[in-house]
Amino acid sequence: MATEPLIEVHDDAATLATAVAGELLTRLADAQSAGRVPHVVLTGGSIAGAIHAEVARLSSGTESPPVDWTQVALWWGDDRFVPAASEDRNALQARTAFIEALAIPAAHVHEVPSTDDVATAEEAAQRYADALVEHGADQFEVLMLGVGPDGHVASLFPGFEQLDVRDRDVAAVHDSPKPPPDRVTLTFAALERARSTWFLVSGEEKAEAVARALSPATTSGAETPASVPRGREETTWFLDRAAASRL
Ligand SMILES: O=C(O)[C@H](O)[C@@H](O)[C@H](O)[C@H](O)COP(=O)(O)O
Repeated sequence: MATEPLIEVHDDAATLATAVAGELLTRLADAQSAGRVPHVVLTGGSIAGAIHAEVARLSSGTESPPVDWTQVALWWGDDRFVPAASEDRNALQARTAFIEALAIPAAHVHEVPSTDDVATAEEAAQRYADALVEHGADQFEVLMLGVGPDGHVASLFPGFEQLDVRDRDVAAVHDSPKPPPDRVTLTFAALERARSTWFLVSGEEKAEAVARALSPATTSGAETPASVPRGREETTWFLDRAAASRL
């Protein structure tokens, strides 16, 4: 059952990042207590970077619930189809920010194939779709999504053909309006398989997209892709004051 969005507003990007990181640790610990190996979908972008740094910081302290990082599987909602060592890679950003520090086993870190692995974004998409099946990622514990000023999530951009893909979990993207141009993204078919879907948004330049995505009058996912994904048990928009300023 798709859930109605909840909205949580924090003072600024820093307090937002701390709150989301803390909530993530709680969810992972809870899932593990319930006997699940949580599959988490990470996102790229600036607020994601701040959250990842907070995950590393809070995990090294004693106040957060203990998470067994050998029993967490990581995925990405999208990545850029560039060399694995490129600073444009969302996976590299997360690896440097927390994955290496927490020694998460490589076998549980499911990066989107890069140009080092395959020749085309289409092949990367196919391989990523196969990996989802192979590793039993039929339900995500937490799906995190950044939102662009145009209302995109993952690499699902307004008006792009990938928005209509329903028969595949992963799609290649070319000519992305946000550089770099070649990308690989989960489709709405995969993004609807999360228990908890979290939108992570900071900054005034996102305020209009946030308002559009949350407006009951918005019926077109083609114009505002962020209006579409809903968690099965929970959908939460984590905003800072600036991003919430048009609500
Ligand atoms: O790879 C990407 O570019 C992202 O996954 C993308 O969907 C991002 O999350 C938003 O564009 C928000 O990014 P910012 O937080 O940097 O604005």
